[in-house]
Amino acid sequence: WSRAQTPEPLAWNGAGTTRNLLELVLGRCYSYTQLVRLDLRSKDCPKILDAFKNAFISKNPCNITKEDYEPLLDLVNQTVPCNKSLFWSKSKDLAHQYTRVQGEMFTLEDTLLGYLADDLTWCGDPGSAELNHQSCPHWNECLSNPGSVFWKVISQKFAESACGVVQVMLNGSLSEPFRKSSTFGSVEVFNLDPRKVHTLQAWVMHDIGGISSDSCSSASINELKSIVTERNMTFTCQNNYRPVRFIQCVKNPEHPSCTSEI
Ligand SMILES: Nc1nc2c(c(=O)[nH]1)N1CN2[C@@H]2O[C@H](COP(=O)(O)OP(=O)(O)OC[C@H]3O[C@@H]1[C@H](O)[C@@H]3O)[C@@H](O)[C@H]2O
Repeated sequence: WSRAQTPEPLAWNGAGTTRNLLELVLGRCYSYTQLVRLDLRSKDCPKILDAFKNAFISKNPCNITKEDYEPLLDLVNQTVPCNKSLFWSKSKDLAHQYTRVQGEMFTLEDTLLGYLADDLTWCGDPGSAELNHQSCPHWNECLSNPGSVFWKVISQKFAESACGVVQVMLNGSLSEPFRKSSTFGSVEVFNLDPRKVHTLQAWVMHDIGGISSDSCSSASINELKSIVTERNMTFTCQNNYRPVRFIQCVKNPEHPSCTSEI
């Protein structure tokens, strides 16, 4: 077969579009704007759903661009209060457990766009107005797939709009709590605006019962420190930030590190 004759791949390696995707996104939009963050209650959810759909429907799911999502971002355009942004890397569950209890801080999922899309999968097909429920490109097939581009675009916007003191939760139980290849390390830390953000506070959390080392002085964290200071922001680091430690200990109340040191 010549390339021109090779049929479009009928199947991708990744999971297909989440069932009832559009109903889920619309329902989450109403929940968020009417129950969770009343300051966004004027947002037009059917319009937001349309802008979300038009970003990828009938388009090649390996050729999605940032511009495809611009109409959606312009429609939502949410800002987070200063000193209230929480970034994370390899610590998604703990970060969300913390913001659910703490209430005032925002991870990306605590903003409307992150809330709409968390844990969902979506893609379309060129020449069809349908969602592809059979399969979608896995990120190792192509990086310009609808989900990867979405998270990269909104992660960048989330970082650009941060101000004051921002926090990042990192996983001290990994050999490299900070990796430049992560979304935090490649997109977010480089899109913080030093004219608005004066300090990045890192919380390096170790699993309860895991080896508790001084990750703040590790090479990996020092790499993050040099990036932050080179960008004219102050870097601080805490191992096992106490309020988050309390949350980890809820599940391990009898563990020695949950009875004495905290
Ligand atoms: N459901 C969410 N997914 C993602 C968020 C996010 O906030 N919610 N992301 C990225 N992201 C997707 O998660 C993995 C990497 O995670 P993982 O390897 O654990 O960590 P990353 O630093 O790559 O990404 C987390 C960082 O970027 C935003 C969020 O505001 C955090 O500060 C990869 O597929 C990203 O596209």
